[in-house]
Amino acid sequence: MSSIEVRDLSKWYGSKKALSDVSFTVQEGEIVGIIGPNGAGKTTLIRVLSCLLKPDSGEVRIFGKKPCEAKDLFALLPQDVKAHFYTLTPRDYVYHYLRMRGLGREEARRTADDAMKLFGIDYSDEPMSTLSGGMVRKALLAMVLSADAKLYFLDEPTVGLDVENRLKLWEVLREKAEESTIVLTSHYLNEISSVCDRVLLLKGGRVRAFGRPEEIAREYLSGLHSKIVAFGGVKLEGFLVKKAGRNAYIYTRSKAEEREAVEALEKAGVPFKVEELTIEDVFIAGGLDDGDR
Ligand SMILES: Nc1ncnc2c1ncn2[C@@H]1O[C@H](COP(=O)(O)OP(=O)(O)OP(=O)(O)O)[C@@H](O)[C@H]1O
Repeated sequence: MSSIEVRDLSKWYGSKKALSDVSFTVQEGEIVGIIGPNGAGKTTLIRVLSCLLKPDSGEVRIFGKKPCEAKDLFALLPQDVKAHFYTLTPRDYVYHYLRMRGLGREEARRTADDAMKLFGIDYSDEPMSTLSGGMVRKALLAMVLSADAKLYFLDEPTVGLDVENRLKLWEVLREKAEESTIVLTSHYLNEISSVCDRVLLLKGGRVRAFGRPEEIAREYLSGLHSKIVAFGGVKLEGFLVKKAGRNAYIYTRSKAEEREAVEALEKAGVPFKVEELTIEDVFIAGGLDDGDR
């Protein structure tokens, strides 16, 4: 059975259409990343899938049920989740969350201990009020992922996490996916691509692509050959150049153009590196700007 089935889903906020005829299916055991620019509809989609919002039209099924009838089967980390009970500790949070989900005292205690270990939370008995934003975020992630759910919705789980904790999370998610399905949103496109089996690309509330990240990159960037990262300022006429802070990305359309750019950079004495095109380049190089695709 598929974990999620969405058919022709549309959602309005007043006169603003946030989701437009969205259709897709997620299979059990998949990790699916929802990506897209700010305002694309990612959070709205997660909220509809997890019974926080009702669709205006279309069908949503979670393991064959309506989202609000499938609440026991999934666990949700909302984008704006906060630790409101400041005197409670990370261990308390996980414990009470699991109790609310129906676990007995002993099992909840044991599972909370395991979650503290799994996420390397060495501040498990300190009140939330004394923790940094990233430490709280990690504790809340540990809380949601400690649930014995068949499906996890994680809206921007990596916000506020340092690189070491992000990598740890990706590792935990890959393990979790052996017996559950995971749907998450993130703006770390290259990281999300390495952890997700498929990505759903939204823009303007519409599904622009759904597939393996490298396939999407290939489809959207078919007119491009490579990307050269120039570590320093450089003036190149006739190339597709995107500034990236102190660096610049030069997108070449052919091997010959790549050679030309490399020669120019060598001549100018600017260090550089030729890289493969990734899904991040779909956003940077403007592959999504073709309006009605
Ligand atoms: N409560 C709301 N009331 C009115 N409009 C809303 C509301 N929430 C979202 N929207 C609008 O719906 C659209 C989709 O918003 P959504 O939050 O789903 O995007 P997103 O892809 O999650 O964005 P981000 O990457 O910035 O988090 C946007 O145009 C937004 O302005």
